[in-house]
Amino acid sequence: MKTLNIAVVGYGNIGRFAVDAVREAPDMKLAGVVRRAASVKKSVVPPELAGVRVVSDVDELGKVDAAILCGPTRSIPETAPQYLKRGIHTVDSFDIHGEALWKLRQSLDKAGKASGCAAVISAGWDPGSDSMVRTLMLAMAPRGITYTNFGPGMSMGHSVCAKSKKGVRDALSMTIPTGTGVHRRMVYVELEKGAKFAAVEKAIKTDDYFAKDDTRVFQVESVDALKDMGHGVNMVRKGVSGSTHNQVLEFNMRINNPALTAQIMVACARAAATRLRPGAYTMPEIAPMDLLPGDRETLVKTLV
Ligand SMILES: NC(=O)C1=CN([C@@H]2O[C@H](COP(=O)(O)OP(=O)(O)OC[C@H]3O[C@@H](n4cnc5c(N)ncnc54)[C@H](OP(=O)(O)O)[C@@H]3O)[C@@H](O)[C@H]2O)C=CC1
Ligand SMILES: N[C@@H](CCCC(=O)C(=O)O)C(=O)O
Repeated sequence: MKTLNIAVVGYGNIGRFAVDAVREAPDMKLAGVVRRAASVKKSVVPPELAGVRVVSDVDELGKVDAAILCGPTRSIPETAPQYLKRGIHTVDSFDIHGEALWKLRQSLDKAGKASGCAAVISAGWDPGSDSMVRTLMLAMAPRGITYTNFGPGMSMGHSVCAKSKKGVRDALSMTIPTGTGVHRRMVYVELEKGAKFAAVEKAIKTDDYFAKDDTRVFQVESVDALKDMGHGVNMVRKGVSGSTHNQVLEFNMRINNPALTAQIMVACARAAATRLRPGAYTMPEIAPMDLLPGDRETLVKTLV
């Protein structure tokens, strides 16, 4: 089995768990961690990164097969092409569904084909593995309705978005399921000195991440005191197979959000570096076995 050299880009919640998942993978080696220059400059290296190369430019790491991009979703359209043009396969967990996701796939498809690389986009659990489950459910019961009910739990994407607003020191966005795929967003913010709560509240509620949902924003003394990165999903489809009604399909999980997201990204890095032709892919476009290490014939004998 070839050993893949993997770079983890961005050392936040997902980045930390990506380092862990790469270290545990039988076919991967951690080439290093790429951080923003300001984060590299800070003299304190986290103890778990002792002996790991931490750089601000991926070129300093030598040969890298794939980069796991763990920065904020909104940084991905700008970051991913920089890796693809260097001949490095990419994986991101871009989580703005719909048109924005499709546009990212279009642009990275071009960039990947130009440099002979694969880019797996929106590889987390939603979008990501849930998208694969929704696809499978649709094949199993082509007519019907699927409800994706999240949580309750911490949405990393919504928390990152709230944290990016001017005057916010830290933020936690909890996703509360209210049934039939509808959610309430409970957002807890810790403010910088002098920041105006009303302005922060407006900036959050009008952002595309929140604008379509019932969003309630609360000022708190300490976000850390509230934080729990557990999350989960309940997906239900009730539909029709052939002309037979009442087929009920269900998928449930309760998870540590960044640990699962990172593990899925690592599996997609394997597919990008060993199986996929140049271009951009979302997870339902990838054969599930391409996510696994090991030889195809053995997997067919043992898994199918
Ligand atoms: N598809 C899915 O299912 C999921 C997707 N996600 C996505 O993962 C993204 C990352 O989440 P999470 O790890 O919690 O985020 P964090 O804020 O904890 O980490 C992001 C890291 O990216 C780096 N970074 C690069 N550019 C910026 C910037 N402009 N502002 C701030 N940080 C920057 C920083 O690392 P450094 O200082 O080392 O450079 C930072 O620590 C989310 O935006 C979310 O959309 C998350 C969970 C599930
Ligand atoms: N993209 C989410 C994971 C899926 C859950 C979700 O979309 C939500 O809680 O709103 C996240 O960033 O945590």
